[in-house]
Amino acid sequence: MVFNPVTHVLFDMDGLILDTEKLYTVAFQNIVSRYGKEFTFEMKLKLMGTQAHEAAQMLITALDLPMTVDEFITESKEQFQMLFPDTALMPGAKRLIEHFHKQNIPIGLATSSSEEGYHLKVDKHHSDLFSLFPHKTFGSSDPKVKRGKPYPDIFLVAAAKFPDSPKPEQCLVFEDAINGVKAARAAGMQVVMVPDPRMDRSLTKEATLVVDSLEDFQPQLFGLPPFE
Ligand SMILES: O=c1[nH]cc([C@@H]2O[C@H](COP(=O)(O)O)[C@@H](O)[C@H]2O)c(=O)[nH]1
Ligand SMILES: [Mg+2]
Repeated sequence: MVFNPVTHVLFDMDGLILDTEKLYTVAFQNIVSRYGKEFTFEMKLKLMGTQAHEAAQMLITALDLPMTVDEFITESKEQFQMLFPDTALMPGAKRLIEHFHKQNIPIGLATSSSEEGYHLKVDKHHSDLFSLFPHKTFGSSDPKVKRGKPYPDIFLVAAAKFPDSPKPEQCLVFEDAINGVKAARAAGMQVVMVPDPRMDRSLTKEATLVVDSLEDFQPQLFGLPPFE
């Protein structure tokens, strides 16, 4: 397959760089268990990549939870404080980010997490790696990001932060979520998807390229410098 060469790269965070998706599953299941409900994988796929208040509303509606959005968010923050600080990296993420940094490829972070959530996940173990991102966009707390993924807003806001204002077609996005892939495509960007292995492959079709792990990604496919 032939892909178009790019010059700039945007990274999602949860489930792509950090192994936080399984922690979201634990946190949300802990909350809904009290009402005898189940946070299924099918439901999770719809929530992944959305902004925190959107995810809360979707879950409350889908499971008919007797809670307000604010109550759900307050409870989820309590869960996150317990679960997020010791999160691990996904395979290949550190190697790829450090490679782009070393090769002077402009990189940015485009996460639907809030800035507060970002610090919970990163500050204890991963601040050195994330310091390699000169700019970061936090979809759940940045007023410039009007709509969550699957809308393109976050990737357009993140791309506009590069000093040389690249066109969307110059940007390559890395994503794990269906909503994130749709958002990147809607922004006019190519997107490499690293899906949860449980995901049905029919749900990955909109991605430009699907890889099992970031360890398998070959930068030269998109005109970027190869690993030595
Ligand atoms: O099980 C879940 N996964 C993910 C999310 C949402 O998706 C975001 C992570 O998306 P991304 O990987 O695009 O940053 C989280 O901040 C959260 O808002 C969620 O609610 N529930
Ligand atoms: Mg993600």
